Amino acid sequence: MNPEGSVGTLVLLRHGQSDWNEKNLFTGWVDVALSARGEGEARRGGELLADAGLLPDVLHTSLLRRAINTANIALDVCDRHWIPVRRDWRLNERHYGALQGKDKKQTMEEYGEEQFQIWRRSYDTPPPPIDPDDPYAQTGDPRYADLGDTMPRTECLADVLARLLPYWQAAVVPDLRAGHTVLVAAHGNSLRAVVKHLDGVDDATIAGLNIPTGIPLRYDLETAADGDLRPTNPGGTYLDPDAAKDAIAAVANQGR
Ligand SMILES: O=C(O)[C@H](O)COP(=O)(O)O
Repeated sequence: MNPEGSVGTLVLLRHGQSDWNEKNLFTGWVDVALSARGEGEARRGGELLADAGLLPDVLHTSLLRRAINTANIALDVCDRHWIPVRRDWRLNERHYGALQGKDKKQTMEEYGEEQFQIWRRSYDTPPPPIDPDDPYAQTGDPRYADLGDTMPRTECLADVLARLLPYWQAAVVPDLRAGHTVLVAAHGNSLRAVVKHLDGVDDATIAGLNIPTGIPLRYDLETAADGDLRPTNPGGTYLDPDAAKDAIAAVANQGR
């Protein structure tokens, strides 16, 4: 526990490279595995946590195996495999709608760079919705049974923020206020939503913000005058800043 008045430390971890990141396919809610490189990135993430002495004592993940397995591997490496965990669909990747399963380069060639970037990075324009009969739709998936008709068929980043925030406030913030070191293992776009919220990034600027796979991003937090949690290190601190710089550029250039 931290001293009275201070709050815990947040560690954001995007899953390691997945099989579909490797193939350059839009993934969203499709539950693909980590690639061999992604498993290596997760191990390296665990080493970075251990080297920094940043040992999580609670874990939050999405319901997707690339985030779950990244956390398991990283926590095993830093000997924290035993900590309590909560998983929630609200931390899932952004639902990529009808783009799920499509090749990013081919999509850019077919629709042009402007439309491609609007679908990927605009704050409030979602891709076309997925057909419930599409092989990459999540129709009938038992993990989403409780959602019924409210299960997303596509999402923009604004939609992700709207569905993530209730979980954030109800589950993650109380762990931080209790002084814990909180690991959130999630996805490129769900973590962009977290960063937008924490750093107060405006709707235009968030389009240019990319999160690399497998590199822990540390946020030190305090309680602001309005009662909200606010980073004392705005933008957070990557535990391997050089690797993060290259990896961020690689994410930004996907499709080219
Ligand atoms: O869902 C996906 O395809 C990726 O995890 C994130 O992709 P993006 O960087 O193209 O949004």
